[in-house]
Formats: sequence, structure tokens, C-alpha cells
Amino acid sequence: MTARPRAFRARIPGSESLTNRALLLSAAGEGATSELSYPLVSEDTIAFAEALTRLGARVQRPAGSALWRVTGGRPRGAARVWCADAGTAARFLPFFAATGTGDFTFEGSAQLTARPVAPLAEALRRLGARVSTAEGGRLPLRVRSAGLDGGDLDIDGSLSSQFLSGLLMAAPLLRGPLTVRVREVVSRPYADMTLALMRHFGAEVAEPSPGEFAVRPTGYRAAGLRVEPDASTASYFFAAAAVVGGSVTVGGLSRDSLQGDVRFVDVLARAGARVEYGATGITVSGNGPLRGGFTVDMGEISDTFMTLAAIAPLADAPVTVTGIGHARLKESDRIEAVSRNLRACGVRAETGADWITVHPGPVTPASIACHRDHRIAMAFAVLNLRTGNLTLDDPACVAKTFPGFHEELHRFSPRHPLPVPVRG
Ligand SMILES: O=C(O)C1=C[C@@H](OP(=O)(O)O)[C@@H](O)[C@H](O)C1
Ligand SMILES: C=C(OP(=O)(O)O)C(=O)O
Repeated sequence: MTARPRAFRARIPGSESLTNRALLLSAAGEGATSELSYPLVSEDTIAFAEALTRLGARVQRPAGSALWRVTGGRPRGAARVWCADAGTAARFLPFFAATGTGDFTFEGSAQLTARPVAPLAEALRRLGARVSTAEGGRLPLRVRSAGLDGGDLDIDGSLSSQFLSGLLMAAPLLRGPLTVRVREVVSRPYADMTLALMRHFGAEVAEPSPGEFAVRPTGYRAAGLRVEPDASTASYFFAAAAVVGGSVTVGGLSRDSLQGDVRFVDVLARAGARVEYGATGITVSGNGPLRGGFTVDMGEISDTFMTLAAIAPLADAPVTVTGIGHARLKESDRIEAVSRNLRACGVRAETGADWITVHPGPVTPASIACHRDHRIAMAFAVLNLRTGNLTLDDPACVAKTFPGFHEELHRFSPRHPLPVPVRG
């Protein structure tokens, strides 16, 4: 066991999900200016902000400032919009663009192009937009529209909640009321986050029955928002305390967070860590060896399943995670990426369509294949705090949501190596 680090207040950047929603809802407030404090500054949110400027908004983000100002504008004309690796950009912005008038093409990286957008295209066609996609319902996606009427439609939420969130956020910008029905939606806490932020920016949205949403064509008003720290990112630092001892506090998070991933701490509690919900933040403390011997459905908080799976070899019995089939459709096939990397470390892991079981055992030296997935890199960096024998084949991929990750984890435990500056 390494030396017990002191109590540590982790400096966690703003939530990507809250930042991107607030950027979009601010951009939808035509002519009005909203202020976002402590937004996430990362590849995903910069790409999202730049995409919005292509769609008529103005985003002022002074270097080093914790305050972004967004002035709304209506999408009009023709634009090619680059979404980089950001799933939320590809799934939210076409709906917003279709409420304007013009011809908009959305493109993304090879990684993003591998992720589905068919449910989005189908919903937009039913609302009257002209939409085309690449084969298999992939990017590039082209949408031509002269604004959308309201109506009544179903949307598929089984692959991702982001399609529902994108449609809901666009709904107040339609010419009439919209009723949306979703039979099954994964990651439901993200839809709840969407509803909460829509209301914060002035929308009237109700859920008269589970999975049925009624939205009035009210448009949006400007609002201010202080962005919570990213609960998915906090999971790595909470898990670090659980596996090396000491305690980590993340200020600005609570049981009432808008982010479902804050519930990851309850999973750590099942594994034996001590969790305290304080007045100013959440604290997780290591409490002896990690306890396994349980099965947990992480379908609603699937971004954090990798954090648990990566430290599960350190537990005293197997850990099974279920409900995570949709995690195969993210930056990587995350069930496959985690299980292959664990096996490369000599750890026994079994998988199915939507589950993984990790067995305890020694971790042998390995190079972790990150698959350009920031969460694979960050999760295995936590395991390495204990083993000290792992390297990442792409440490820089963390910049998608936390450019300063390695520095902050090193500040918690010097056992985490600082990234070697890339020469040239
Ligand atoms: O709406 C959002 O901000 C997100 C929704 C989730 O995706 P799925 O709904 O595809 O699970 C999550 O994995 C992603 O990191 C962010
Ligand atoms: C899946 C993720 O993000 P996105 O869908 O926005 O690419 C993530 O951050 O884990």
C-alpha cells in the first residue's frame, strides 16, 4: 500500500453534460445573453461552442476565464458543422438546427462517425425536415428545414438518451406544441437533467405519464448557470481514495446533484468505502480492502461502470455490472475495451451483451489500450495508483473532458506519473 495521502480536495472541472446543455439552451434564447460560470473547458465543450457559432450563436469564452457569455441566434443559411468526438454535439445540434431555416451538414471524427444517429434522423423526418445520413445511419448527417411544426411522435431511446434530450431541447422552438413518447430510454438521469435545464431557461415541459413529454412552443429566455463539477470525472478521484486510502472531497456535489453519476459513490459504499454527504460536498474515504461479492445494475450511470470495473481486481470477491449494453456504443465498445484490458493485465473477466464480471487477482504489467476513450484511460489510471505497473497507450485522450486529469491525479498521489510532454 502506498503512503496514505492526506485529506484531499480534488479540483474537478465543470460537468460536460451540463455545460453542453447550457450552451445550447443559451444559444436558443434569440438575441438574449446568458452567463455560464465554471463551464467545462475541454475538447468536447469547445467543439460544442464552436459548432453553435456556426449555427448563429455568439459564444464569448475569454482565455482563463471561468465565465462564458452566450448570445442566442437562430440557425439560418448553410453551414457545415464539425462535432469532433462529442456525442452530445452530434445528437443535440441537428434538432436545434432544424428549428431554423437552412441546409446544415454535421460531421465528426472517425470515432464519432461510428456511433448511431438513425433515431435522430427518423424523428426529424417525421417532423418534416429533409434528412440524409451516411450508410447505416451514421454521420455525416444533412438536415434541410424551414422550421418545424409541433405534433406528436415517438422516439427510440434504447441506444442512447441523447436523441430524446436533443429533441426535447428543440421542442420549445417549434411552431406548435409537441408531445414526445419514448418506450424505453437508457441513462434516464440525463433526460431528467435535460428537463431541469429546459425549465431553468424558461421552457414549459410536463411528463403527464412516464415516458410521455408535453412541451409548449414558448422559446427560451436567458438565464445564468453555475455549472456543477463533473460527477463522472469525480468518480476517478473517489475511487482513488477507496483503493489507496485517505479521503477525497469534491465540493459542489450533493445528493441533489443534477447529475445521476453522483450515485457512483453509493456503489463505492457497497464496496466498503466510507461516504459522507457534507454541506459543501461529498467525501469518500478508503476503509480497508475493497469488498466485492455483489452485482450492480449501472445502466443509469454507465459512464462510471469502467471506474468500478478497473478497480474490481483489487476486491476480495467477483464484481458483476449489468445493464450496460448501450456502453458498447460510446467512444469505444466499453465492455470490450475494459475486458480486453483487464485480461491483458492477467485479470479474469467475463462479458455478455450488457454485463461484465471481474474477478479478483494479481495485476501484471501491461500497456492499456485506451481506444481514444478518455474514460478507459482515466479508469485504469486509478488501478495503477495501486499497482504501479500499467502504462496508457494514449494518455492525452483525457483532454476530451479533463485536460488536467493527469496533473490532478498526480497531485493526489505522486505515484501517478505526469504525462511526458510530447516533443515536436
Ligand atoms: O446526455 C448526455 O449528456 C450524456 C448521456 C449519456 O449517453 P447515453 O444516453 O448514450 O448513455 C452519457 O454516456 C454521456 O456521457 C453524456
Ligand atoms: C459518452 C460520453 O460522452 P459523449 O456521448 O458526449 O461523447 C462520455 O463522456 O462518456
